[in-house]
Amino acid sequence: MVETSPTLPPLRIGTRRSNLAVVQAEGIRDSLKKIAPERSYEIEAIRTLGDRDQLTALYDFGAKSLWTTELEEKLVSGELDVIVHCLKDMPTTLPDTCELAAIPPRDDPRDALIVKSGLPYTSLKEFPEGAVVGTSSARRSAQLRRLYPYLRFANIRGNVETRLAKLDNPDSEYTCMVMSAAGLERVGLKYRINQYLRSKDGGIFHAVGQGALGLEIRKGDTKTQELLDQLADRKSTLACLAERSLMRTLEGGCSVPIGVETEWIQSDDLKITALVVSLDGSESVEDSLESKVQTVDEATALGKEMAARLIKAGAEAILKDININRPAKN
Ligand SMILES: NCc1[nH]cc(CCC(=O)O)c1CC(=O)O
Repeated sequence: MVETSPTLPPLRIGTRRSNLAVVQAEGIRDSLKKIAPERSYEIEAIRTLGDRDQLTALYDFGAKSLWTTELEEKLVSGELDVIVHCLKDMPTTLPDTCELAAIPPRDDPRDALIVKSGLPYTSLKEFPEGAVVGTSSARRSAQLRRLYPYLRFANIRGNVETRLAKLDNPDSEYTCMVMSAAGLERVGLKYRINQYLRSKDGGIFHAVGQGALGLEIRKGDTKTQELLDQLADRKSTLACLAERSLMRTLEGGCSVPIGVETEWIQSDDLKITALVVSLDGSESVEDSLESKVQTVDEATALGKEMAARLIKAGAEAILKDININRPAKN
């Protein structure tokens, strides 16, 4: 006999409206369909402040939660049940009414170099003096200035496809741009990557949480939490929580120059390496730390300890200087 159970309402999945964001939300929906095929799913894609304002340099937005506020309002009011975010766009402190429910398996966290089509270069070190790097990320430009002081930098905003079109436009000033490898891969543009950048090659530390998704729910929504638990990846979660704890302790917003790398050494030892760099690249502190991480508390403690070490090495002066020079925005 077929048991009749009350039909659950569709699970409403919210996301930003860019192609990348929608692809990510569809990926989560497809994974959920496999886990809970009896449920139905709806995706609602919303234009956020960060999507609407393409002119303000990212850096000038300050600490404002560019990509999350409108979505969180709908989550709290019950219009949405879960938001699929790029974890790196999620502030490290969420509103009291919301919580980070799960981090699925992380994709490639590295930054990637893309050269303007038709130019002969394939890596950063080949660029001539004055070559223009398109990026709106202070973390990226500061780190590149440190290593390649003869390069120039120009803002480039918009979604992945828009930025690529701006780069390739023969009339644009850009020689290359830097974007996240995961973002490019998800929208089928992996073939445009000319060089993967990491601390040991290209000299770039990625952003906190880069390459991972964050699934946000209403606080206390245990039903949705239980469903999303099945998508969570333990190692990705612990590594990302350590990175976010570092960022929270240093009180950096999403665009201050804090770079990080985390790596699992053996099965339960997490190594974290992090860097804070001044906007012009002239000053930087870098350190690394390794410890056993099996719980969320241990991951959080590792991030905090990493921050404490960077502060001891002079990070506070660099960050303070950046905050003083940041234009006031509300
Ligand atoms: N700040 C923009 C942003 N936020 C998340 C991604 C891509 C996905 C990710 O890196 O996690 C991107 C694009 C980029 O940085 O190139």
